[in-house]
Amino acid sequence: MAPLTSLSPPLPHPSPSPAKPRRRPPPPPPPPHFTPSPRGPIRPATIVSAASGVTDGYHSTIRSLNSRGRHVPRKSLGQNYMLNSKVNEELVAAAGVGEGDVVLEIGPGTGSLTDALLAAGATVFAVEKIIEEDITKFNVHSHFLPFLEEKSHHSTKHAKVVSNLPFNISTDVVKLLLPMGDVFSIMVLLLQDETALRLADASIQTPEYRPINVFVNFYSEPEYKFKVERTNFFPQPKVDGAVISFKLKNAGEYPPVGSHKSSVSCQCQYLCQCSPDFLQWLHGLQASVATIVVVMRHPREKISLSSTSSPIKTPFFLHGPIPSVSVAAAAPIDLALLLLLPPVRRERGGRGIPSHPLSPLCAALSCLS
Ligand SMILES: C[S@@+](CC[C@H](N)C(=O)[O-])C[C@H]1O[C@@H](n2cnc3c(N)ncnc32)[C@H](O)[C@@H]1O
Repeated sequence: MAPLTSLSPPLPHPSPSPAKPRRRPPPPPPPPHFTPSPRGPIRPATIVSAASGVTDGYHSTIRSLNSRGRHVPRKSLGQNYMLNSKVNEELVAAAGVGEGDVVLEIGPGTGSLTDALLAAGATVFAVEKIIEEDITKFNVHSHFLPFLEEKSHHSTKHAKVVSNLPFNISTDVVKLLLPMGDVFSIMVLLLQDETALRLADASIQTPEYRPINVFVNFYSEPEYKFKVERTNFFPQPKVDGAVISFKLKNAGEYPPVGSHKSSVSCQCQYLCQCSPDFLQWLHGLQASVATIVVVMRHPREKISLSSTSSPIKTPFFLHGPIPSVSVAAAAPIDLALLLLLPPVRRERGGRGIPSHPLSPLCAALSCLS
């Protein structure tokens, strides 16, 4: 792993010599400004105006890439480099990075964002795939914590995560780092706009609400910040980007979530409604379900449930708020809702589980199947 304390980010290795010489993509035109997203119910908290440092970031990134001979950005690694230094500065500002902060940067690439972090006074710990470091296999506690403890000047000893992330690993990174409120206080990511909008959506009333939203809202407070147009990247991706921040909750801020093979207790704040045909729907589902833990709702008391291989007979449910549900789980636990399912036959074009008006619960079932 690569702790960086000076302006010397890791550089991409030249690609291995291909059979036919690859042509380097022509340098792109300087990027225009990036703008807030016009989409969805989420409004950007910050609107970034005209970029004074556009040409600086543009020229230094192109120079850096050109200096690497035949380096051709690799699509499989999401190597869409940032050309606009103003975007980097806004990423740093969104995370509130300042003197003495310790930052985990994922994918420093040419180092343009690293420069901005260092300029803000941070100590940066970078993880870059092209020098054999893969964030999805990264062990934060054994590799990063000792570094944080050594470098942190704050008594709280919380680090920050800032990254212009390869779009294809964004969900993996979110799943890996969000439950680490004991290590990180905030995570600010530049992601695909579509993904950022989806992750920041906190409303279970929308059809877009997915299991990942349950996860994100359980462990953090997400906020869509601003849109970054695709023209700010080189090579230019087919989609726009956006910056999203996740304020991580400390473990004390959410109900205890047991790790593997344990009992857990969790707030059912995301299961807020139930329709009369839900039970019927669930019975229909059992034909293809070997093991299922059902989270039930009850107005007054905690309900203990366990996994069962027999069809569910327990009638359930309810109206009104549920204080909590505890579940005894016999299998690894991924999520607060703890619904365990074997693979369910996927319908063509479907999500594996028939849709139902109780969409958050359906989503959770789908997530854990
Ligand atoms: C979108 S580029 C960002 C580069 C640079 N930070 C910038 O803003 O221009 C993503 C970077 O992440 C690196 N990367 C891709 N997959 C990775 C992984 N699994 N772990 C760590 N880094 C990865 C790529 O090599 C690339 O340098």
